Amino acid sequence: MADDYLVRIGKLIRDARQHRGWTQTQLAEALGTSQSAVNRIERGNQNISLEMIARIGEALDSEIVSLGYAGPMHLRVVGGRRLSGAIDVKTSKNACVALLCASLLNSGRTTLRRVARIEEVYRILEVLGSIGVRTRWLNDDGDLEIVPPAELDLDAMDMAAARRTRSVIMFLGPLLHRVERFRIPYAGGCDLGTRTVQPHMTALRHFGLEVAATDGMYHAQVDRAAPGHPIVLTERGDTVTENALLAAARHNGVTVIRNASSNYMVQDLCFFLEQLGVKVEGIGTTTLTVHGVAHIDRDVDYAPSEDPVEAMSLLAAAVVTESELTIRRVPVEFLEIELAVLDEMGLDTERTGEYPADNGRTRLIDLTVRPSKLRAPIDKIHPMPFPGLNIDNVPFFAAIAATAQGSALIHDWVYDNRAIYLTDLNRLGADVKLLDPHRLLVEGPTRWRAAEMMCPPALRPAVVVLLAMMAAEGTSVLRNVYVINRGYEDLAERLNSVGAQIEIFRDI
Ligand SMILES: CC(=O)N[C@H]1[C@@H](OP(=O)(O)OP(=O)(O)OC[C@H]2O[C@@H](n3ccc(=O)[nH]c3=O)[C@H](O)[C@@H]2O)O[C@H](CO)[C@@H](O)[C@@H]1O
Ligand SMILES: C=C(OP(=O)(O)O)C(=O)O
Repeated sequence: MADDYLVRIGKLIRDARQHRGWTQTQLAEALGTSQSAVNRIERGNQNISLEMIARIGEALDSEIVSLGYAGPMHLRVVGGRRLSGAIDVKTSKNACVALLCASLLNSGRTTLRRVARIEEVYRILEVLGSIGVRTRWLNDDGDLEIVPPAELDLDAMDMAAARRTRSVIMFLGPLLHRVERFRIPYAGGCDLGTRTVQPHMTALRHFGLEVAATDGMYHAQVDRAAPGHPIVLTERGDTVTENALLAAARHNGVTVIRNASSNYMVQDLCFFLEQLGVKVEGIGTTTLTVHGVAHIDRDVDYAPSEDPVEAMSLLAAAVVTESELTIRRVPVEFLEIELAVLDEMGLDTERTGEYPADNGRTRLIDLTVRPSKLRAPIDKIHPMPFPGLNIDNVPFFAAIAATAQGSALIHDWVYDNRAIYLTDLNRLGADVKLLDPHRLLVEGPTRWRAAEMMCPPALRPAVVVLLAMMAAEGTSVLRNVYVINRGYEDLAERLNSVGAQIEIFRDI
């Protein structure tokens, strides 16, 4: 954990230095130290005293950390700038959190490559750390080592961290093989309205898990059992499929899971389970047959694949800013419907041939997006479980439709409370009408205008607002962007690297 804090403090120092417009050498001179020491500090590779933090704060005229309270992060966006060049897609939040939970299946050392450094991952690392799992960043590339203890200290669980993420629900599957009683807090995450956990309970009951929900906690009790017949999931959800897989992985026998999600994070989890020695048949389909093993004790090394939702976000950034941008490492299989719809809307794109991701399985391409005259899609935009249009990609179509000629209907049937946040685009000049809690009518094209606003409390709508700000001439401010940092690593800096002008600031 100490390493984690050093990295975060290092990033704050780097942000403050860049904001001041200083080089590392200039900061080093002001501190009477070397450029290489500043470099190490900014990368989180050097222990740093409180006195040094105070001196850096003084030199940069910016309080780097305020003890006991880290002020929220905000973005100041100078919009109307074209993007250009190329940008890489990072690994996915959703696979990384599933794999972190899956590491609890293994008594050996798990190494995950190029893990996204995002708040959602940090929360799960905090929870893992609190129950005795040793985690360590190996380098600046995001390679992460996870070593579990012989016994987990579940009573010591960091409930505050656990409560901030929904992903902690995926502790249920692995933990039911390790202990007979435990508790985890109600699942958190984005404020998207009610999100059921019932399908998880129904699926895991086959393994003997009973859960009572009281006082904000799930109290789990395990009387281990073998699923006598195929488990039919009541929803084709991603995390519920993962939970069933995690439980099946250490059930010494064959488990059949029907109505399984075959989405990208589920596939990454299946590939990882195979490395743990668990055979999974039917990967990429809705019936998974898992040949579990009672004990897993292996040193494994796995590289999760790139995030299709981040790829979609970057693509949308290029569209709304009318830019030519190359997005590298796009997991194309998980973006096919989106690309087909955009093709129909008139988007000019060019794709390279396919090449494998580091997991050796997922197919990637580089995608160049060019400025295009878009027309609204004839049919409604609506998500479906994979291989449909990705549920998390729907909000990006609101921003894209706002740049197109004509009116587009967006039907976000999945979440009770997400479509409404997209009406925030109206404050930036869009014409978005909420027809009912799930349907939006977007009239384009839009002449975007700058605005100052709070970040919507939902990841994808928040990024959509940021993209619209990038398109709007003038200076916009987006306040309290924790929710964006939950799912995107260094988004502002990375967009700046292709021509955006986004400044990070905090009130301390
Ligand atoms: C950590 C992680 O991986 N999170 C993803 C995962 O969350 P997760 O798998 O937790 O998603 P939920 O279980 O909350 O499902 C999302 C919503 O879809 C509804 N639903 C889902 C499937 C279905 O067949 N019928 C149905 O109605 C659910 O009731 C819920 O309202 O999947 C969501 C949907 O892809 C994504 O937005 C999240 O980014
Ligand atoms: C809704 C999302 O994630 P989570 O399941 O982490 O809330 C998302 O990634 O858009």
